[in-house]
Amino acid sequence: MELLRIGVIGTGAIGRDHMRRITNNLSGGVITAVTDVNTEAARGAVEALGIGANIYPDDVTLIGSGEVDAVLVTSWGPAHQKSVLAAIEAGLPVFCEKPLATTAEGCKSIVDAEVARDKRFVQVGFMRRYDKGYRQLKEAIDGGFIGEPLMIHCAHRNASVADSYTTDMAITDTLIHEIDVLQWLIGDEYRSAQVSFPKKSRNALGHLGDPQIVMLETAGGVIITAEIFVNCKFGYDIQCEVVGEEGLIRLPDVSSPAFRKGGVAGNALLMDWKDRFIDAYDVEIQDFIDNVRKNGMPQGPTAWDGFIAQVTADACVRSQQSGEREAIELGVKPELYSGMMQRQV
Ligand SMILES: NC(=O)c1ccc[n+]([C@@H]2O[C@H](COP(=O)([O-])OP(=O)(O)OC[C@H]3O[C@@H](n4cnc5c(N)ncnc54)[C@H](O)[C@@H]3O)[C@@H](O)[C@H]2O)c1
Ligand SMILES: O[C@H]1[C@H](O)[C@@H](O)[C@H](O)[C@@H](O)[C@H]1O
Repeated sequence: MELLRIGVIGTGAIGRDHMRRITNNLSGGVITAVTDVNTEAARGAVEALGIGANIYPDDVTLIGSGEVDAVLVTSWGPAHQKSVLAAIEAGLPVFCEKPLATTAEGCKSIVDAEVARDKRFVQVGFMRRYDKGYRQLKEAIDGGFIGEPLMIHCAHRNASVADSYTTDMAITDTLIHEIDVLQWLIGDEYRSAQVSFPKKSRNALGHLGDPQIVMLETAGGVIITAEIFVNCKFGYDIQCEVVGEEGLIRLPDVSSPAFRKGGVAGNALLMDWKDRFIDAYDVEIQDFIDNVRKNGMPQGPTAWDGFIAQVTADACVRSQQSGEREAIELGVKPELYSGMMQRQV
């Protein structure tokens, strides 16, 4: 196949980042079309890269232009569902950043659209499955290295967040990555969620509950505790430790040179999420391009995974308000997605 012609819907932070990697780092794809509700942002993104992509007034026109073989949806979360459904309707493979949609019903409508066509079109941007460290954990767990997993302790810390960040976003924007990657890691399904609020940090704005502790329980009885702390100040810090019957295994920290200076010995920490998973983003987008070119459809995290994440996030947000343990019910997994846990990354 010729180069995969890609249209980008949403040219903000991550949209531009993916455009840069497709143009400069990856192979097999070319950006031929872009759109953004802010036309200047779209123009700026194209000019900054010096590429010849055409700028379209909206997602539907871009999708119907005949200039694209696949679509990247990197707009704001609330706009994802409409663009993804339009791409499926047009028969185009689509990579969609998280969240797939901002409601479980929205995610389900995308699942239903794929099931109706009996074909996968969608890959959701859960890039941690492509991270080397998480893959090493999965390989060890699948190989029985720590025996049956019993507990997982993790932390997702951001140095700071924008003023617009709200308490529910700790779940829908931040924990969503753990929600996806942990069920993939241990091959289990969530059954319940409960959220608690420890003493509030003085560094969090008045409206924001920060930090938070989330407890997730799986069908197999594994208990997961996740600390979400988005004003931790000291850096961007992702921790994950899986405790099994025979041992435990921990996600490696990103390596950085050890230093000794001014009476201190240490290692510098990353401050920005963009740097922490930079290699994983490269691998996930390359995987999307390669599978679409080879098989006409993606193989990465599915629309059903996007649905699982949203249903689980909804239960966590309910628990933020009720303080209670909230049930997670997914219903029956459609045949289209069965057996994918083993095949996909
Ligand atoms: N996988 C990850 O680690 C990761 C990291 C960052 C962001 N994200 C996700 O990516 C998405 C974008 O995040 P961001 O940080 O780039 O946000 P951003 O605000 O920087 O960019 C969003 C862009 O989308 C545009 N937009 C909004 N509605 C649109 C529409 N209907 N059509 C076309 N363009 C539209 C905006 O004008 C803006 O330029 C979010 O859903 C976010 O959760 C994922
Ligand atoms: O959109 C970002 C991104 O998903 C990061 O990976 C996460 O750490 C941030 O909390 C979130 O705001």
